[in-house]
Amino acid sequence: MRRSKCCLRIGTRGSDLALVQTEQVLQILRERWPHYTYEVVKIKTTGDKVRNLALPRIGGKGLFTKELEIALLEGKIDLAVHSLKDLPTELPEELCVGAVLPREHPGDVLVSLTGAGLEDLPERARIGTSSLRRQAQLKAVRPDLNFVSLRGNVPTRLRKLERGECEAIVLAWAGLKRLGLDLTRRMTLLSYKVCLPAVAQGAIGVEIRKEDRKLRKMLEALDDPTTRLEVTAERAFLRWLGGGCHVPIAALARVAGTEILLEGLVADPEGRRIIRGQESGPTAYPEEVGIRLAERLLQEGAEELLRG
Ligand SMILES: NCc1[nH]cc(CCC(=O)O)c1CC(=O)O
Repeated sequence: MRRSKCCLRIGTRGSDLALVQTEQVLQILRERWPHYTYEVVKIKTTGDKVRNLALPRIGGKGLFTKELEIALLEGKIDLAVHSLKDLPTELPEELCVGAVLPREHPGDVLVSLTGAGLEDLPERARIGTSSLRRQAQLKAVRPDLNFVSLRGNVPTRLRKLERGECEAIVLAWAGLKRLGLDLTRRMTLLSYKVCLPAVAQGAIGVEIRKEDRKLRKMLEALDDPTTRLEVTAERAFLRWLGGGCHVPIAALARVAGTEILLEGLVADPEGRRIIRGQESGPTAYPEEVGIRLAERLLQEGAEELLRG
């Protein structure tokens, strides 16, 4: 199916957060290329359809992105907007990340009805999250905590908290911010020492076909260089570890001048072992920094955690 000359079809999931993120991309495109028309195409992904199972049970990568990539490959859409943390580090050969938008604060927040921080939560409090990364790191600090699987989009998870299904939930700050949910009195930002973010958390990625040269050129204007460097190092780290969704992996890169600093960890889901380290290197070689840290952590015990 060929697109008409000046219409761009933008694929997105149908969740509130995905639509807000897509609107963010659209706003920039409309400002830069007002003579184009834009069509938003909502696409249901496996992760949207299978909502009653914890993600590791569904397994596989690209639960929230595969159908969007198929639509790109079939020419049904021209761009796919993703939360970059949901996009697998290995893309189909014909596709690429054409732009990453300026990153929101990548941290995780603890949301509770009382605003209690992690240290204030009652003994054996129930924490709602399906993320093994969040579970492992919080258990390392509070081994008494209980974790209840919490699927669904951000508003759904907040409703489960309000219904008393748990004492607190953990969400990405970026999702709350983009949805305009001001939970100031009910949330505490978790320090990176306590909870290192998911790879590329807080970043929005726009995926396109590599052959679409004109669109690749257009998207250069949307691409944020600092975010691009950070997520490139973080995604190289994750790719080199070969981690699936069954092993908690976290990483965060920061650019300081001409240096990129990367911190990363691999943990066991119970938080009893956390292999953690840092690497730095020139911003000219962000992938190498990610690979170097992955290699080091593998040798320091992460290999055992990953291969089970
Ligand atoms: N599939 C979950 C998902 N994917 C992206 C975000 C938050 C937005 C981001 O990280 O950019 C979330 C929700 C969460 O982790 O709280």
